[in-house]
Order: sequence, then structure tokens, then C-alpha cells
Amino acid sequence: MPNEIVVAGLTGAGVDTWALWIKIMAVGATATLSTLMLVFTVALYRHRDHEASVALHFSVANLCATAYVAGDIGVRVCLLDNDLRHVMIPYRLSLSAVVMSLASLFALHRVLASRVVSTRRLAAIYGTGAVISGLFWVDHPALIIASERYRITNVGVFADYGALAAPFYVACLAALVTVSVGMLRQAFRARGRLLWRMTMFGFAVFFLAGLHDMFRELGLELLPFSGLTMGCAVFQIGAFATMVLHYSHTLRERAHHDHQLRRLEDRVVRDALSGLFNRAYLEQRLDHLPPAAGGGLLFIDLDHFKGVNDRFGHDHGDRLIRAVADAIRRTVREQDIACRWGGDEFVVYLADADEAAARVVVERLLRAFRHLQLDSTPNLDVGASVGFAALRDEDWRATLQRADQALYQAKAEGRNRLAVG
Ligand SMILES: Nc1nc2c(ncn2[C@@H]2O[C@H](COP(=O)(O)OP(=O)(O)OP(=O)(O)O)[C@@H](O)[C@H]2O)c(=O)[nH]1
Repeated sequence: MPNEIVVAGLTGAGVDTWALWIKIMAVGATATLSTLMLVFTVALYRHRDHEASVALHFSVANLCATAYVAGDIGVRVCLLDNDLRHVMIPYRLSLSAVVMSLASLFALHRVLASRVVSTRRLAAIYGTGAVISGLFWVDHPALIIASERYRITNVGVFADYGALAAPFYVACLAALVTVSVGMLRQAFRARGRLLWRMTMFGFAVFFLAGLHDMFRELGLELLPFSGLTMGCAVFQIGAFATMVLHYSHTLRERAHHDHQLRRLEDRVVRDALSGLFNRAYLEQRLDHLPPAAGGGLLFIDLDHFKGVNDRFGHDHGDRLIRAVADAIRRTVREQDIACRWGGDEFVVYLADADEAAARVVVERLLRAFRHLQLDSTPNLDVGASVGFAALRDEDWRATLQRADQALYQAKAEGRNRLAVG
């Protein structure tokens, strides 16, 4: 009677129901982790990260481990459901998943050992795994699983093995030993790196669990439960942590790299003393203005700046230039482009501004210059002469020339004022 066999086979239906629920929750969690790891892998590929292929084989190994646990659950559900006719389906799925997991670990080991592994070689590894997995599904006494027959003992379901079972298990053991020894060597070389330590921990637990379950299948029961499910869980947690650590490390490196790049770009387009854009940058922006662009150019020249240098020294003059630049930056809008043209001269491109708007801006600028503070000396009373010219249907250089002429007119009219060209 199948029913009696099942009840006799399971050590208390209640306890096993709990175990089943825990396994179902575990498979949910590991499936989520595996999916997240795949997302990480895709992100690494998109960033052309050199570790992307490592992450890919890791992810596949973890998906297979999840499939293994899911198959194990299927076997138990069949038993609890008394559906003994279908019990071999999840059983075979489990075994296939373990073999595919081994194949991906092998691929991972190869990739870690030499970085560049040919696609053909990787295909051969996964292909061999797929062929062996396929053999589980064929009923033949010469193959790994002899037939649809199985035994139920007090620890679980065991298929009847065919002639290929013994060499198959020896080959699996050899593959596991090769992978683990190779990985442990790599971990030793990468000493001190938390990443690989965690990976190794996951592998070691996975390996020991696999060994334990193999002995169990052969009738030598060391622990009264299957170790592989637990091994898979530990392996996946370790692998997930590895991926997160690896990815955060990659992101940190990238952020640092981007920061350096921005600083370099800044150096190219900015004036070192004032922090405003430099002349070359403004020229390049003006060269690329659309033909119908409005606005105009302000040419600003500080009044009697030579006297400041002469009386207080060059350093003081430099600080004054910086303070003036800050005032300009604070006064103009985001879409305007302010640059230090050279010496004590500044040019500002005022986007979409006519003469009236320019007058308002210049008024604000001259007021800000008057109230500049340096070394806690309030109201330095800095003056500047400004020329403005609106952009017309002409080369911007002609507009700048008009602004320059207006500036000289402002100087001639008594300084600290605006003149329009
Ligand atoms: N501190 C400092 N001074 C500079 C710098 N570049 C140019 N200068 C000085 O700025 C002064 C510019 O003076 P001018 O604009 O020709 O004359 P000014 O004294 O401002 O007189 P007006 O423009 O006629 O009102 C010169 O003395 C330059 O040596 C700089 O980077 N730092």
C-alpha cells in the first residue's frame, strides 16, 4: 500500500510538513537571490565589467541549485500527496539540476583560472552536463537510473541505479574535487580578500554536503538528513554576498573614475584662478550657437585693478579676481556662460537677454562688486566698466568687438558704468 509506505517512510507527517514549508520558503528566497544575481550579471555585462563572465557562471550555478531544491520539494510533495506515479519527475529534475550546477561550477573554475576561455570550450562543458542530465530521463538498465522503480527508505526516495551510476558518481566526485581544489588554490593566491573567502566557504559547504549525500545514497548515513539542500542555501548566500561585494566594489571604482574624469574635464574648460569657464570654452560654445540665437555679450573690465596689485600685492589681486568671479557666478543665470577672458577682463554670454535685461544684470553686478568683502574687509568698493552688444545676424566676434568698443566708451565716460554698443 503506497499510503502505508509513505507514512512509514516519513518520520512523522507533522514534522515533515514543517520541513517542507521551510524548504518551500527557502526555494522562494534562493530563487529571488538567483534572479537578483542574474540582474547584477546583466548590469556587469552592460558596464563591460571584466568580471561579468565570472558572475554569469556563478548565477547559472545558483539557478541550478535553486532548481535542485525545487525538485527536492517536488519529491516530498509527491510523497505527502501519495502521488507516487509522478515522483520520478521532480527526482530526475533534481539530479539534472545538480549536474548542470556542477557544469557551471566547472565553467566558473575555468574562467577564473584563465580569464579568456573560448566559447567552444564553455559550450563543451555545458553540453556534456546537458547530455548527462538527459541520460537521467531515459529508462534503460545500462544508464544511470535503471527504470521508473525506486525505493522509499526512512530518509527519502532513492531510484534504482543502472550500470552507469557508479562511474557517473565517480566522475561527479572527480569534477567536484577538481573544481574545489582549483578554487581553493585561487582563494589562497587572492589571500585576504573577503570576496574569495566567502566564495570558498560556499564551495566547501557545497562540496561537503554533496559528499555527504553521495555516501547517503550509497547507504552510509552520517547525518539523518540530506545535506545538499543546506549546502545549496549556504553556497547561494555566500555567492550572493560575493556578487554584492563585487558589484559595490565595481561601483565604487567607477564613481572614483567618473570623479577623476569630471575633474580632468573641468580643468580643460575652466580658468584655474577664478573657477569660471575659460576663454577657449566660451569661444567654442559661441561657435556652436544656433543661427537664430538671441541674447548678447557683456564685456567687463575692472577699474584701476593695476592699482590694487601695486598697493596690496599680486596675491591680494588674485583673491579679488576670485571674489569678482564668485559675484558674477552668483548673479548670472544657469543658461548664461560666464568666462574669464584674461587678466581683469570677463565676458558673459547672456542668453535671451535684450538691452533692458542687460541693464538689470549689470546694475546687480556693479552693486555686488561694490559690496565685495575680502579678508573680512567689508565694502571694497570695486568698480567695473561694462560694454554690452546684442547678438545680431553676424559673427559673434563682431558682436564682441562692439561690446569691447562700448566698454572703452564706458571707461571714457568716467568708469563704473554700462555702455551699449
Ligand atoms: N593679481 C593679478 N593681476 C593680474 C592678473 N592678470 C593680469 N593682472 C594685472 O591686471 C592689471 C590689468 O590692468 P589694466 O586693466 O590694464 O588697467 P587697470 O588698472 O584695471 O585700469 P583700467 O582698466 O583702465 O581701469 C595689470 O596690472 C596686470 O598685471 C592676474 O591673474 N592676477
